[in-house]
Amino acid sequence: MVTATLYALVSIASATYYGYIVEHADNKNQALFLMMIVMGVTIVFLRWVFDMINQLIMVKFVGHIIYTIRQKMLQTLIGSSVSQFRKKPVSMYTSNVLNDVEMVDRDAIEPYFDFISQLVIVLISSMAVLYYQPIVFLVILLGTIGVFLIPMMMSQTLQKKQASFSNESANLTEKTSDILNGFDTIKSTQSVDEFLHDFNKVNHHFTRAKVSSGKWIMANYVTSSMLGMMVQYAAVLASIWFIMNGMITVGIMLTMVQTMNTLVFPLIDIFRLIPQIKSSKPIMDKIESLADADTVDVVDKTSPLSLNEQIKLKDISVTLDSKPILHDISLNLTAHKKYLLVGESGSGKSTLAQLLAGFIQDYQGQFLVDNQPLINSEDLFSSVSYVSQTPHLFNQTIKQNIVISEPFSESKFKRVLVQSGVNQFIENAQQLNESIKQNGQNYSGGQKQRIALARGIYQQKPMLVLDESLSGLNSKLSHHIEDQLLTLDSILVYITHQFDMSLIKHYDAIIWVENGRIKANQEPEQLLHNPDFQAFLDVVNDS
Ligand SMILES: Nc1ncnc2c1ncn2[C@@H]1O[C@H](COP(=O)(O)OP(=O)(O)OP(=O)(O)O)[C@@H](O)[C@H]1O
Repeated sequence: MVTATLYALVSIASATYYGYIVEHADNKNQALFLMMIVMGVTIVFLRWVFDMINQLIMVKFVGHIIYTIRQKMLQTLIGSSVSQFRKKPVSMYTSNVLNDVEMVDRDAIEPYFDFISQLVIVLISSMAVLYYQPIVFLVILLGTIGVFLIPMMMSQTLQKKQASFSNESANLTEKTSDILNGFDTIKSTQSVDEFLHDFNKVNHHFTRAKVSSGKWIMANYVTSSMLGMMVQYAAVLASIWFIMNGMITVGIMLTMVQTMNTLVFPLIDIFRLIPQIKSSKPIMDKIESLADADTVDVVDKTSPLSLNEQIKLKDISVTLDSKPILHDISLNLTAHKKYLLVGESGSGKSTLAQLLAGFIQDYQGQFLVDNQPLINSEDLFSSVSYVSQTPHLFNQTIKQNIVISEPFSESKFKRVLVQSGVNQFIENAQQLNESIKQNGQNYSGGQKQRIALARGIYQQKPMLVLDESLSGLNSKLSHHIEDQLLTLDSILVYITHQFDMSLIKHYDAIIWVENGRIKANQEPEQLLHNPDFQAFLDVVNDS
């Protein structure tokens, strides 16, 4: 505001200067002429300095605001509960953090700063015009109030257009990431045309929304310019009338016309900026709700659990998206013991694994940890390592992917590399410090699984839950790793479809799930004699 005020004052000085030189042009005074040159250069320089400072402050301020908004959004998103986060696709969040913030930057934050400095300039210039000729000021004021209403009427429509643009932009991000992630499938199924057609449809909707909102922004801008010009002409005509009636001099008129430039053009900007800023409201609200920890179900740093003895589930049922998945699950998992979790595809193993790992908040029944009721499912994160069926590798080094935020220990790290089988494909120590490409593109499926497994082991939590973590490995390698897993100190819950009959007896129990219920939970020796289980094994081994 200070620099905008200074800028306005220098602009008025510049206008006064014009009037002054016109008034004194025929004085033939050399000294006055030299002084005018010095004054002119000084005014131009000062105007440049204040304009520059004004713009620089704005750029820096806006940059800081955008940085903080994105920071807060990501903080809130990552901090949100699993169930809250899973309500929307990841690409939607990506679009919110990238596109919507960009849009708000362009259509609300920068314009807002612009608006403030233009308003300061308008106020100061108004005072100057008021000083020179109150009636001309009145003409400008009345004209301004009259024409102000028209752009304001556009703001409602602009809001709708901007909201639709934001939604289409999220759809476009989602579609693009979906198609690019499916690159291999699209190639191998030779379905480029179909997916391009799909993409074109979404792209078309996006472009239509963009053009439509752009049209309204332009209409708003052009109308504002026209209205501003009308006000200016009215004021100039009023000034001429005053000259014709001998009430002001030509010098004063020139000063006023110049001052009006610093009044009318900022006014045009204000006409344009108000509806533009208002139109961003729906997107700003969306961003605010994503960045505001109070409106999102944010999980504070969870309270660490002590899991020293056992996890006990009593009659637990889980329903996801209105579909009952697990029914009356009762289960004891005791410290250090090893469990094999088996069942047909779709029987509910992964859901049970996610429940045990703290990813499912909504369940009926009792969940006890060391005989204490579990209050917040996410408290389990401190005691359970979970390696999902489709683990994610970050765009970091293998070492960083394994250690994540745990303190680094060389001896532990080396041990984990052996236990997970990562050491078998690492050619030299340097490779561990090389960045892996996006989601491990430069590693095979089995290698990625082993890195994710190493991460799970390295976290060294009291319980390790593995969802088909060795499915991509040959039987010799998976035998070697499974053997290592059985020596770990933690509780192990291992989901698999591939049974290594030479190791199966080393498990303390096999938990057999069928249609979301526990069909059997017995020591391997016992269960292996069960004809139904033998039949199940035959089916699984044949498939
Ligand atoms: N978020 C969800 N919403 C609705 N249904 C779900 C959801 N997640 C899983 N399901 C359903 O729950 C059932 C069990 O799925 P789950 O992934 O637990 O099975 P699984 O035994 O691990 O299968 P697989 O061996 O094929 O991985 C399936 O019918 C699946 O469609």
